[in-house]
Amino acid sequence: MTAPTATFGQRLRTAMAEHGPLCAGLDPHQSLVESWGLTYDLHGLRAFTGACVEAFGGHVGIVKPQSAFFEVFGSAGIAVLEEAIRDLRAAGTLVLLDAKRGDIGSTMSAYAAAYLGSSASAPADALTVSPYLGFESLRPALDAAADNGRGVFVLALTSNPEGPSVQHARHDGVSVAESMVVGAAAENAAALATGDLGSTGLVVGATIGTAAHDLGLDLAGVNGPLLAPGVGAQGGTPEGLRRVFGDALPNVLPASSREVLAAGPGVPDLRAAVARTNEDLARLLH
Ligand SMILES: O=C(O)c1cc(=O)[nH]c(=O)n1[C@@H]1O[C@H](COP(=O)(O)O)[C@@H](O)[C@H]1O
Repeated sequence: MTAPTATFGQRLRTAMAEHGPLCAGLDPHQSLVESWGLTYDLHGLRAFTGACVEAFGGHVGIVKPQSAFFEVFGSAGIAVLEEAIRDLRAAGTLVLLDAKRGDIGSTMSAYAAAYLGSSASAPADALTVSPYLGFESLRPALDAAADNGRGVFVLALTSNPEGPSVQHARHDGVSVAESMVVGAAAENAAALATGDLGSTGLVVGATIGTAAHDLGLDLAGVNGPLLAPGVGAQGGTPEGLRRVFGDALPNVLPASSREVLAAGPGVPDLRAAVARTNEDLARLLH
């Protein structure tokens, strides 16, 4: 498979300008699948995913399928995920696979090959990665992404209530979250020099209030995309994003899964939910 000619950061910037910043989550929760009148089995998973692909493909800048909801169904579920990744990308929509991979170097190399490598079976445009074995343990994923025009999103300040106990902890006076900010900024330095958005993003929850500010983090200085999950179902609001991100707002990808998906099963209703959210976000940004 040939690597895209533009970097992930460049392609994401273009997609955000064309469609708006919303990252639509593709999370086939049992309760959502059933609320669409589908059975929670492989047949229901296929129908749910197919409707999302039809609704979002070509209409949303970037879609984030959550791997766990497909893994639940074993290899047949993963085949549904791989088909969705291929179909969304064929429709011109970027795909951020949310699998939060993180391991020691040699194993991380295999994950990097599986999801970001030149021979990956259904490569996404970007992958969420977990840095809690140390930022540098992600090196194989960072390098594979750079070599193949793809991106990674490193967990920094997550939306769950347990996150701060690890992410706010300090070592030699530097918070764990700040070490992710510094690491990502270093990866994106070359893009900064050419005026491009970098391809190493961070995950910073829409629900964290003033934590980034309180920790003294320079999120704008990362020069990379900032995925902000938690809009909608977890209580994050477009207005609240300004408080969380300040001057880094133009690089933010607000992510919403359950709230957007609750508009289904109709494809026009899903598209309308996406358009509404993007309009709210556009008002916030201007
Ligand atoms: O990496 C993520 O996407 C993520 C990070 C985080 O800090 N919090 C978080 O909720 N997520 C993901 O965002 C999705 C939840 O979206 P909602 O249904 O909109 O709450 C799930 O796929 C989570 O795994």
